[in-house]
Amino acid sequence: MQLKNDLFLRAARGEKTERTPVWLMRQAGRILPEYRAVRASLSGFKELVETPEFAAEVTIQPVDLLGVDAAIIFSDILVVPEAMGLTYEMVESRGPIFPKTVKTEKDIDQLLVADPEEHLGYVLDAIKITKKALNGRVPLIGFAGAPFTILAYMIEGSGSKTFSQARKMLYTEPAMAHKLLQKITNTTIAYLQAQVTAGANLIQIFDSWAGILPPAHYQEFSYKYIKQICDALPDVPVTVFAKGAFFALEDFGKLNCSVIGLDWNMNIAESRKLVGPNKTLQGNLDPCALYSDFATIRKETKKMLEAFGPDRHIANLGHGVYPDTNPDHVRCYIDAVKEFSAQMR
Ligand SMILES: Cc1c2[nH]c(c1CCC(=O)O)Cc1[nH]c(c(CCC(=O)O)c1C)Cc1[nH]c(c(CCC(=O)O)c1C)Cc1[nH]c(c(C)c1CCC(=O)O)C2
Repeated sequence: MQLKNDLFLRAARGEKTERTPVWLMRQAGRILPEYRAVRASLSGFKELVETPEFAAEVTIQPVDLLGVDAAIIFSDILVVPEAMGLTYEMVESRGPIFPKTVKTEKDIDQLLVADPEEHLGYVLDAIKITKKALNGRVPLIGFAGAPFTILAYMIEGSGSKTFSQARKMLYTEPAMAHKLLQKITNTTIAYLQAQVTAGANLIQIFDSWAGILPPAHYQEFSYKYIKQICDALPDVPVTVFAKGAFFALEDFGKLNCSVIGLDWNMNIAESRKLVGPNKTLQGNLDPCALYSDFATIRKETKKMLEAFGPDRHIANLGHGVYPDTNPDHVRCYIDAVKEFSAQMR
């Protein structure tokens, strides 16, 4: 179907646009009262993720309520370890917990390379329902976690400041780590290809814990697998967002992908030099800037847009929007991107 608003896809491909497209990581979620209302009517986060009609509804809310230029399918990166055999629980105000973790080689052998239709059909159904309901208004982003970030949760069993158990494995059991990473990668490739078949217009890979690795480990245990994923998705634009991996930007410039996400620590001009001219950059306002008053949000937004320039940029935050952000401040950011970026042309 012909998209009515294809700014985001055109910018991803490096084409000129009338203004800079904008969306927010974690836009489908806790900042909107309308999301919390749907969530409160259900038993919890997992029921929402696993019920395609509800997942589609909250995916579309930010398009209607915030005016973003793309929707991102409501799901979680943790559905992949679950499909492979490690179920997760989402504990209110604590985050995810895995009752069973990976400790031995036998644990890895017992994990499945999941079949997307059989084990993740609810996400594919949510994508199909969302596409129909969006009716071409904006493109739909599919996503998965990068293999290293998924490994980190599988080993650690929860979030962590240091992920020291996961990092320890890279030193003490590197062959085991590679075996697990390859299994996660194989599952992720099949899953992302199925998302594209179901209707996702672009794929984003979230390497949320990239920044905890030393550069050499990043090359060996993360980049290598992200490269396999990019190479397996030749027909769709791919965004790689590796939080904290400033040391890998030059290598990201060589990936077979269209967009590189920047977090708010990354210097925009230096990142452009490292990545090179052939990728679109996405980001990177500090999510905390949205706690300030409207005048400050507008000023910071203008500064960010000027640093990126009008071409090959998709506006976003430097990480997911924080849950206690006032939606009116999010709208101020989105409107400011639209206004200033049109004037810059
Ligand atoms: C690391 C990570 C996870 N999940 C995700 C990442 C990568 C992005 C990032 O780095 O922020 C990705 C994710 N999680 C969610 C989305 C939905 C789409 C979107 O709006 O971007 C996406 C893209 C929904 C969610 N995933 C989660 C919520 C909040 C739970 C709720 O509504 O009760 C939502 C809306 C829960 C979740 N899920 C995860 C954690 C650590 C938590 C708890 C902390 C938190 O709330 O952020 C794992």
